[in-house]
Amino acid sequence: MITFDGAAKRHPDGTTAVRGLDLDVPAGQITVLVGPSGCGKTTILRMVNRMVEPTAGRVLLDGADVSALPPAQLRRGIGYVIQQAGLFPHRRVVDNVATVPRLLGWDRRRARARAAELLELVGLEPELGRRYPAQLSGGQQQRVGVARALAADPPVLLMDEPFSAVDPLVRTGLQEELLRLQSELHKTVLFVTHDIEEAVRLGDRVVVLRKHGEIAQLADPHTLLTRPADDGVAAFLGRDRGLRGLGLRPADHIELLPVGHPAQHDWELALDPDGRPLGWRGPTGLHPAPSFHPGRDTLRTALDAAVLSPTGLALALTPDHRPLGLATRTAVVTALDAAPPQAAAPRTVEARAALPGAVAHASPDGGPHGR
Ligand SMILES: Nc1ncnc2c1ncn2[C@@H]1O[C@H](COP(=O)(O)OP(=O)(O)OP(=O)(O)O)[C@@H](O)[C@H]1O
Repeated sequence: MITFDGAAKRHPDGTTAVRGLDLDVPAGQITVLVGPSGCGKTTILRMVNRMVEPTAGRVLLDGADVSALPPAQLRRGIGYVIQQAGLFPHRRVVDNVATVPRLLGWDRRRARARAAELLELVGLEPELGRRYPAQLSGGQQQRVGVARALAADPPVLLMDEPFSAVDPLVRTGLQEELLRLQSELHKTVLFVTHDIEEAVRLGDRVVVLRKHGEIAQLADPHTLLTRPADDGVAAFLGRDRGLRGLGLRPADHIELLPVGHPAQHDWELALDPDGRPLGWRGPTGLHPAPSFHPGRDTLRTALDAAVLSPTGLALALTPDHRPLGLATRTAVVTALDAAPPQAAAPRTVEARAALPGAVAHASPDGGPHGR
């Protein structure tokens, strides 16, 4: 656990970067610091590895004051990932990743073997290890940055806007990858971003900061989106936070209508010989049937499917892509109240896979609902 105990930073020119932060960062979780530019996020992060020394208060790592540890020793237990990866341009990728193991005195062979293992862990082809950083895409470079930070298997990972220099699609992929890694590695992660979308996606807990590193709210993503502490936090979260909240809840507990229900009106669900949907057949021909997987997708995906469907009905599918039932838009939104608060959306690939496939809510009266 990382503890900020009244940690403050005042620069010699009189600028107060952080006024006095009290915060516990629990072990094994992702804690995200989010807030406007200049609110002190990077300063807070760097107080942990002593790249910034507090001018008042303390930072403790598992109860030990970091100021008592020699920086080099401290940093061996702390991975650090920054924007644009910060790789050494003249070293091959594999040697970039092997940097810390080499510093720890490992021989070249063992360090390279470890580097190869890590490149695989972050989803990079082994051949890329022979290239130089400039020969990789931005997203690949970020993966190398993560691999390098993980090389010595540090319990703590500091990540400072690590994905902000890549395009949105690559960024989503990297976020997924981080969640997958975290589900295996359970590091204590302190992650800085100015992007609230990224914060609610990645954080087990999100710390919304305002000027001088003051905490405006500390909450899990769902609570943050549904119950912002004040108007300032609500404004920072943006206008469509309700919709984004749908994106944090699993698409289960939706009351489904059976296929063939009168709500389909003149539309018929066309199936292939294997019983998999081909689309909605209506007066104007065959149209796509937007669908969702109850155990895998979020309520936002289900609502999107219902909005885009020519019938206004989202098609719920079993894990093997067979029709399970139909969800009206109202049923999707109603499920937001039905979903228990602890049933956060599946946040990792593994968690998704582990969830039962067809878990739509069955009504107690055995009515026309999915099973
Ligand atoms: N060396 C310095 N001397 C004076 N002021 C500084 C110094 N370094 C940072 N600051 C100020 O401290 C405040 C916090 O900076 P910090 O980099 O922690 O903010 P941030 O939230 O990470 O910002 P951003 O999102 O823009 O990266 C800012 O007002 C900044 O101008």
